[in-house]
Amino acid sequence: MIPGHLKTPVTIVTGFLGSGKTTLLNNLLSQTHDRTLAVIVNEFGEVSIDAPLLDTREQGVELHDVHGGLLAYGGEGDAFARTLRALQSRRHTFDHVLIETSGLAVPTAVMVTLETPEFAGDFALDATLVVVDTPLLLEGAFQTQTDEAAARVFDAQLEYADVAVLNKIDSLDDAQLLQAEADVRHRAPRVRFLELAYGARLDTQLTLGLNLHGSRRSAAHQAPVSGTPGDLSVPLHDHTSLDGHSHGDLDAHVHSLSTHQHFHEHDPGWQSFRLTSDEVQNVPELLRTVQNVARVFPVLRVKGFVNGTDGGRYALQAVRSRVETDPAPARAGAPNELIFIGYHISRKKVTEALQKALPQRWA
Ligand SMILES: Nc1nc2c(ncn2[C@@H]2O[C@H](COP(=O)(O)OP(=O)(O)OP(=O)(O)O)[C@@H](O)[C@H]2O)c(=O)[nH]1
Repeated sequence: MIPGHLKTPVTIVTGFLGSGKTTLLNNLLSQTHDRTLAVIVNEFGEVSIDAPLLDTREQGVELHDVHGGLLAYGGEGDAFARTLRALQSRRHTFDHVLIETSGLAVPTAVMVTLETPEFAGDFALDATLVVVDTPLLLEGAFQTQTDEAAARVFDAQLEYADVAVLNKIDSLDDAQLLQAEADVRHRAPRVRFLELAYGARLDTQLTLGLNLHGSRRSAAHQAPVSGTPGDLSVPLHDHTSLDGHSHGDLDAHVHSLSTHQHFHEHDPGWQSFRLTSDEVQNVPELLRTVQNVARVFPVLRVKGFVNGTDGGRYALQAVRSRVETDPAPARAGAPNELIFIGYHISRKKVTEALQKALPQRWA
């Protein structure tokens, strides 16, 4: 490294399928007019849905879509290293790199890549955030007894996070928030800060430039801030006593990082497939059908775009059986497409269920 050479900060945003990573990033991008950002998005599955969902019309945002697998060492991971290499050669053109990992990835692959001699002189991990679907956490959806595969991924993501972001908390009361905090603390004592995100909104001050892996702690986190629902985002407590999770701590992790390997990423039980239809859809009927599919089959996430009978195009999102649609930009000739993600899900059975419930053909 050249003396005085400033490293470009990198923030990793991780979190289980559907926890709100893309929504949180979109909200961040709308607030970051004072800096230019390079955003890298990685998805589990054959097709990228997150990239079109990210609003990159904001000035000063460039998007890089590393799709077709998970960020991992070697193999698929090369795509990430390639992207980072391309950014490295012109890193003076942006201020910060934001990486959204897939909902089934842990941040270790990215952390290790950043630590390699090729990148360590130019990029510095700023912080790793894990976005938590708080209602699902409180429902016990990440308990080993309830769903071992989901619990494994969830705990591995928490293990390497600096900041846990409790999301989807709009309708939760203080007792529930404290219960969620206690659960996260219990599972991940090394998490340094807990922040509350109302409607997937976090103040950039509490998100970017935290320098949790550098020599200096962020001023934003120096003083305790009491958490009052209604604030945009605040740490529930100041966790200075847990100061061990610094850059040095990553070093301490390294032996476990390399042995940890991304066991769940290679767990063939996690599967995804894409179904398409050429016909316009009765959107409410499709919503009900997707909801039933998610109740009957082990489908944890559905996302995609559909064309409604009213001529509109919609983004369809399901996290387990909670399904919603939002208007999406029109795209002439674009098909209806839905990505289904789950543990040991059967493409055949899901397709049959759609065929049975809907007059439109899905395949
Ligand atoms: N009620 C509520 N819904 C939210 C919140 N944040 C996200 N959502 C919804 O949750 C769904 C999933 O949000 P995304 O931001 O796409 O989640 P993600 O983590 O990027 O999903 P994957 O990349 O598939 O893992 C969408 O329907 C969002 O509108 C929130 O704070 N409150």
